[in-house]
Amino acid sequence: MQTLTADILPQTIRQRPADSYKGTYGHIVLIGGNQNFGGAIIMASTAAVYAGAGLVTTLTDPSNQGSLHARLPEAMFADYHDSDLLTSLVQGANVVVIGPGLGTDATALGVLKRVFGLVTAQQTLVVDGSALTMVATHDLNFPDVPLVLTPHQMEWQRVSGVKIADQTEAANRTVVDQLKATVVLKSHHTQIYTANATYENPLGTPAQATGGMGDTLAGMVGGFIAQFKPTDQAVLAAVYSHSAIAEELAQTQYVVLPHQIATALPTFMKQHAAK
Ligand SMILES: NC(=O)C1=CN([C@@H]2O[C@H](COP(=O)(O)OP(=O)(O)OC[C@H]3O[C@@H](n4cnc5c(N)ncnc54)[C@H](O)[C@@H]3O)[C@@H](O)[C@H]2O)[C@@H](O)CC1
Ligand SMILES: Nc1ncnc2c1ncn2[C@@H]1O[C@H](COP(=O)(O)OP(=O)(O)O)[C@@H](O)[C@H]1O
Ligand SMILES: [Mg+2]
Repeated sequence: MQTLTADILPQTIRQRPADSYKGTYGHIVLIGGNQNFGGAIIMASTAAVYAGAGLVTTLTDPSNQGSLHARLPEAMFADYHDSDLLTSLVQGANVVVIGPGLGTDATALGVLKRVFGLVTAQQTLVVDGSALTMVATHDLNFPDVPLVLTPHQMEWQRVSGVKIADQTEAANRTVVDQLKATVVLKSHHTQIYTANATYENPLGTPAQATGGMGDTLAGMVGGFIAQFKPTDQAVLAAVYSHSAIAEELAQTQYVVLPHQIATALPTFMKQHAAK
C-alpha cells in the first residue's frame, strides 16, 4: 500500500491553456437527488462546478430544481423522469456520476438501469451512494465501461460481499480485480484501489464526519476526471484535495460542512496546480 502525498496535486492539476473554452474541461452529468435527498445531488453538483468542470448538468427530481438553481446557477437542470432527455444528456457527457441521494425506490432503480444501458467505453462512470446499494440489492452488473466506485465501508460490504471487519487489502483486491473498477473505499483512512496499485490517503479528520461529505467527494471525483488525465491520477488528486481542504478548515472549525470544501476548491487548486 502506497501513501498518497501532496506530489499528486501538481502532477495532476494543470495550468489551463489560454487556447481553451468550457468544452475543453468536460461535460459532466450528475444523477441523483430524490424528493428527500435533493441536498446530496446539489452538493455533488456544486463540487463538480467548483472543481472546474466545463459544463455541469444535474438530472434529478423536479422538486429540486428551484433549490439547485438558487444555490448553483452554473448547473443546468433536467428531470430524471424524462427518459428521452436523460438519454440525450447521458450520451453527450464525458463523465457521468450516479447515486448521491438517488434513493432506492422503483424510479431510482429505473434510472440506474437506463444509465447503465446507455454509457459507453468513451465515457467514465462514477457510481456512489444509493446506486451502489441498488447494484447489490438487485444483483446488477456494472456496465463494461471505465468505472470508478466510491463506496463507504457498508456500501462496499453490500457490493463486494466482504464484511467490514474482513475488508483487508487482499480481500478487497480480489473483488476490485473482478469488477475491473477503480474503487475509493471511504473511511477515516480512505483507500484507493486502481488496476495496478493501492493507495492510502494519510489525510482526513473526524470534522468530516457529517452527511454530504461523500456526496461532495463524488462530485469532485467527477469534476477532476472531466479535466485531468489519466483517470486514476484524477481520482487520487480529488481524494487528497478533499481531505487536505477539510484539514485546513478543521484547524479553526469543530465541524467542516461539505459545501465549504467545494467553496474552497478554486483557491486550493490555484495554489497546488503545476507551476
Ligand atoms: N443531504 C442529503 O440529501 C444527504 C443524502 N444522503 C444520501 O443518502 C443515501 C443513503 O446513504 P447513507 O450512507 O446515509 O446510508 P446507508 O444506509 O447506505 O449507509 C449507512 C450505514 O452504513 C454504516 N456504515 C458503516 N461504516 C460506514 C462508514 N465508514 N461510513 C458511512 N457509513 C458506514 C452506517 O452505520 C449505516 O448503518 C445516499 O444516496 C446518500 O447520498 C447522505 O449523503 C446524507 C446527506
Ligand atoms: N473520521 C473521519 N476521518 C476522516 N474522514 C472521514 C471521517 N468520517 C468521514 N470521513 C469522510 O467523509 C466522507 C463520508 O462519505 P459518505 O459516508 O459517503 O457520506 P455521505 O453519503 O453522507 O455524503 C468520506 O470521504 C470519508 O472518508
Ligand atoms: Mg455516501
